[in-house]
Amino acid sequence: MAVFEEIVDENGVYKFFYDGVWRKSSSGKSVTIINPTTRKPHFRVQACTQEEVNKVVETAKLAQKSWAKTPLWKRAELLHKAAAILKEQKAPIAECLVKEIAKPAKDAVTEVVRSGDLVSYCAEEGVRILGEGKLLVSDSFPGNERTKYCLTSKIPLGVVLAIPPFNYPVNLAVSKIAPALIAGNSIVLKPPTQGAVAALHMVHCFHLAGFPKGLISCVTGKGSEIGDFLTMHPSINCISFTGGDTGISISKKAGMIPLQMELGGKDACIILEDADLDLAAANIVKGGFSYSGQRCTAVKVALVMESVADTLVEKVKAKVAKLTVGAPEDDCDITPVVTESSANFIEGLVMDAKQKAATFCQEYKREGNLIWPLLLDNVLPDMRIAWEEPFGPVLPVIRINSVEEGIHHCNASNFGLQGCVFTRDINKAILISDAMETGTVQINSAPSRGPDHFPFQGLKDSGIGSQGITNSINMMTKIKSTVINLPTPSYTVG
Ligand SMILES: NC(=O)c1ccc[n+]([C@@H]2O[C@H](COP(=O)([O-])OP(=O)(O)OC[C@H]3O[C@@H](n4cnc5c(N)ncnc54)[C@H](O)[C@@H]3O)[C@@H](O)[C@H]2O)c1
Repeated sequence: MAVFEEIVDENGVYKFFYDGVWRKSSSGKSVTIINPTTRKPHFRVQACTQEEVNKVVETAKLAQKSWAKTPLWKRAELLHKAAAILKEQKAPIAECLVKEIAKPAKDAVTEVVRSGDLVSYCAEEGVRILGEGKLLVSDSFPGNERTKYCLTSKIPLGVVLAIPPFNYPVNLAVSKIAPALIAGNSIVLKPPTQGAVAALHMVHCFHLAGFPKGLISCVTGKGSEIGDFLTMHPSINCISFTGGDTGISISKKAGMIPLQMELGGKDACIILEDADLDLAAANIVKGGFSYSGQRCTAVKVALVMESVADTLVEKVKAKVAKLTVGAPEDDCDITPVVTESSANFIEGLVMDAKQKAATFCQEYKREGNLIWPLLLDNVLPDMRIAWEEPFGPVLPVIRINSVEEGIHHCNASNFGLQGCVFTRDINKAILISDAMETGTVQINSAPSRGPDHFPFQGLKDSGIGSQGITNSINMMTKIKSTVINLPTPSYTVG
């Protein structure tokens, strides 16, 4: 497409972006992106060098200084422009998502539109919350007269490094980029390999909106070559990361800078005896199998009261049988998982459950990266699938005999992202919500991130900090105080 002509070189390798220009890496090397459906090379991106990362970060540092002095309304105006272009270009970007990460065609379009909406909302929220500060007076603290007026405002951090995961490479990139920019920071984006080309298209939309040179950069390459170099770079002032355990090692290595970490989950769904079982079954299937289970907030274990387990399992089975399985281009419900190694990992969990005698509600079936949806009943705590995140279309059911047993399983996990409970008794639901050690509990609905302005956070190994538009903007700022000192208390006149 003509709009995106300049982002690709004459050999069909996608360029990286900094200082307002699309460039080829001096490495002369590229990283290949395999289409999960065909398992054949589909795209190539630049393998950037450490010297290039240095240049990118230093340019971002310079650009941030003048961006911080750009009026807030102008920053918002540019974000609104970028959001509009992103939505206009939803078709080519969605097409990349289909080819790179096998996202079903309709969901791919939804991701881009949702991203545009997020950017606009962020611009609006930014002008409100960054335009306000606080006034404190000294005489509220013992021993003080009213001689000091403290004005607090929010100032940017500097250069924000954004690292999104493969499953939402556009949405989870803009959820970092937009708050960073509205708050006056510059951005260095390191997209995931699978999803990099969609992310590069998205960055071009920001470029077309007219942001100043150097403010937004995007480097691509092997995590092993530039990952640590980027996350430990002394000129990076904040890291916003979404992904798996990599985030734990980044947190240990990063310097004294604010971190926003959105990591893995093992979201539990507790189903009580009085639950609306049709509602629960519909949510378990949607929550467990949308995008083939490759969602941080997928239902990853169902904890069902024994007395309703047979009925619920039958209802879930009936719905699983209706899921379509095939290519993302055909908008199937279940599409190939992102890589062959992912598929192998999922298969390992399935084989372990088989060996330990879980009940297979469907036959296990796999062709290449495509794994048919699988419900495993009578899963026991000694099975890996009871604890590990498959990130695939496999859902374990653990039968429980008390609410306490369900809460205990949920809280014994290293993860604490979200959880959900199905019951008609709101009092019980609140008690369970309080007892579950997770960042969010959904009552009578599957876990999910969003709407994007809701706070979203994980406890334990599921993350550091809280995101959601308002929280992300606040997280990407620092408080600055200016104190006006008066020679006499201000209430002595008159
Ligand atoms: N909590 C959330 O909001 C949330 C949302 C989506 C996905 N996730 C989690 O993400 C995981 C799946 O995504 P993934 O497979 O892309 O995760 P991942 O941890 O493998 O990769 C995430 C990102 O880190 C990059 N990376 C890899 N090594 C790096 C290094 N040494 N330094 C810097 N960056 C490096 C990758 O290229 C990618 O961009 C799952 O565990 C899922 O639960 C969490």
